[in-house]
Amino acid sequence: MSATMRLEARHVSKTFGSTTVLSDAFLEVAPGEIHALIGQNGSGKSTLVKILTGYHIPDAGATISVDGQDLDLPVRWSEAAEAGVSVVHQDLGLLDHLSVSENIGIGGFEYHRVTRKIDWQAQHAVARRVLDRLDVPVDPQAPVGPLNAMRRAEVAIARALRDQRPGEGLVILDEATRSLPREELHRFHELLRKVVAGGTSILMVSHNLQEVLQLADRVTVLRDGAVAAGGLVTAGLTEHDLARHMLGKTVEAVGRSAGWVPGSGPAARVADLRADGLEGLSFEVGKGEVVGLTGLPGSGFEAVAQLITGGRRPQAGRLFTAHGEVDLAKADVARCMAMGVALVPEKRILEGLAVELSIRDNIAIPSIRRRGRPWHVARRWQDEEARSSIRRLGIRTRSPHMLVKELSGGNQQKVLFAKWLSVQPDLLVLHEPTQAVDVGARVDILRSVIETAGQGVGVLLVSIEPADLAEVCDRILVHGHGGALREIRTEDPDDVLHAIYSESALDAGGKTHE
Ligand SMILES: Nc1ncnc2c1ncn2[C@@H]1O[C@H](COP(=O)(O)OP(=O)(O)OP(=O)(O)O)[C@@H](O)[C@H]1O
Repeated sequence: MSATMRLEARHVSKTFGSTTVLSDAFLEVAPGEIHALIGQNGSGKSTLVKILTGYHIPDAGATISVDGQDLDLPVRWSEAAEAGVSVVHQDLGLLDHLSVSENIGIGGFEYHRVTRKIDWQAQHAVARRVLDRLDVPVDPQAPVGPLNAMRRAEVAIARALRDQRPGEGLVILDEATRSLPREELHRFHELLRKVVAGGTSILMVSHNLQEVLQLADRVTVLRDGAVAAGGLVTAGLTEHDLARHMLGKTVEAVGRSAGWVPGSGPAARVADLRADGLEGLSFEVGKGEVVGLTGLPGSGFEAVAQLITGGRRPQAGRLFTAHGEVDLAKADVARCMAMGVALVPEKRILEGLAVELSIRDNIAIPSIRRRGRPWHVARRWQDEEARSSIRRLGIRTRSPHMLVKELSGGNQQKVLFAKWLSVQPDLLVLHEPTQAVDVGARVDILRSVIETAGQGVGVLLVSIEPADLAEVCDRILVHGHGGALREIRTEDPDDVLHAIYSESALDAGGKTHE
């Protein structure tokens, strides 16, 4: 390892108002290494990255250098970029209506020397050069909109490398692999290995400990805003080791539900649901039962969460609960809520939370609607509900009055979950509830799923996480290519993976019981 670090950050602290969220943190990334930055939700990862990229101003005393050259603080993005730092965000930041070449050019277009207009020929050449360097077989003039997840990720990486000379620079990946289907991950990992093989460095922020161990050379762990382990070599470490550093304790198992009692009756029944990729799905969720719904990513089952809760209209489908029957092809969210059906959607900010409001107000919103006019809802009830949710789900916050936008991403996910738990619906539909949450929060959320079911609520868990499904579901419905549902009962994640990918699941002509 070279003595001069690609990135060296020391004594980095950050205080918001009276709260210190980062305390004397440090980070060293060597040339040509993949370095992971991990930590619980709210541990300070994003804050540290935002200081490195100039979004946040650090408290006095910090130093940040790239290749031995100190950057002026606060960091100016242009100076960091000049030094070779680039970022790929979780959503990849691509504009669908523009071409590959235009997307690669954003933030650094080539201008014609005389006309001062964008020099498209030069622009395509720049795009072509960086795509070739990465062996990405995509036409620079192709529109980005129709590209699949893997190609999009490749274009985002190409943009990050656009201005870097081979062998130099640092690419920060902020949960950038989250949008990639599992079967594509290894190809993306190969691409990243190719990037670092030439000497460029990668700093990856990730919650996926398995991925961190597979990919990263070293890892820095943040806990409560301080470095719990700095630059640990990953070779020989296990996921448990990483989790222990993150939480300061070992992770407990989720534990199984007290058991759904067969014969307690259905909480909800869906009949003949038809939409793209779904050719007449019918299934039932019992009272107190946790049912998983999974399948090959992109096979259409993911839409079920929205289709049965009024978020999207199917071509056909009927929903039955104790409150009656509804034609899903004509229903909206309000109608489905009146049927006692609630959804915790996948994309928390856009679809589920009022980020300008406090934690307490967000948790109270659905109950306000249900119980009538806002002034009929006692403030005291809201406070108690919010405090109990904060305790139960381990939401890391100073108070229930903190605005949701000030919470870390994973803690926002927990607020969204708390909001719908407080309603006590007949059927609670959860779409990828543990996405972007840390290992401790995952256990908190899955335990709450079990507790909720224990109160008689039917839970439908729509997910591609085999471990989550195996850990909490009484039954798992696997959606095959033929559109049929195959039912399995297992506590082993490998069985779930096998069922998703096995030929029998793909060819299943009808419902099979194992
Ligand atoms: N603008 C802000 N005002 C007040 N507090 C903030 C602000 N931004 C972040 N925080 C607090 O800083 C702490 C660290 O947040 P940060 O987003 O860095 O965590 P994280 O490790 O990236 O979490 P996650 O994995 O959930 O994204 C959190 O407790 C958060 O509430």
